[in-house]
Amino acid sequence: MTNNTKAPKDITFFERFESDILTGKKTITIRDTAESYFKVDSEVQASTFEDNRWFCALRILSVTPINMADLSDAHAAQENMTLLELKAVIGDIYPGTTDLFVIEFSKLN
Ligand SMILES: CC(=O)Nc1cc[nH]c(=O)n1
Repeated sequence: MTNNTKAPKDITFFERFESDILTGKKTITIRDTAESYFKVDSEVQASTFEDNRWFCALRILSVTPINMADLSDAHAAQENMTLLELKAVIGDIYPGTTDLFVIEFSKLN
C-alpha cells in the first residue's frame, strides 16, 4: 500500500535564525505552500539549512494561511524583526509568492 501523505519530522532554518529560536525570541516561521504540511501538535527536529546541523526540537502549535499583505507588526514581533524587515526577508526567500503560512512553534529542549 502506498501512503502519499507527507508527514515530515524535520524543518530547516537559516543559521542566522538559530539563536533567536534557542532563546525564544522567534516563535513563528513563515513558509510557502510547499512547506505548509506540518501537523499541529507534532514534534519536529530543527536543523540548519546550510549544513543540516540539528539544534533543537520544536512542537508545532498552529499552521495558519496568510497573504503577504496581511503580515502584521504582531507577526514581525514573533519573528524578532520589524515588519519592514520581515517582508524583505520573506520576499527574498519566496520571491513573487503571496500565499504563505504562519507556523507557530514552541521549543522543546
Ligand atoms: C531554510 C528556510 O527556508 N528557512 C526559513 C524560511 C522562512 N522563515 C524561516 O524562519 N526560515
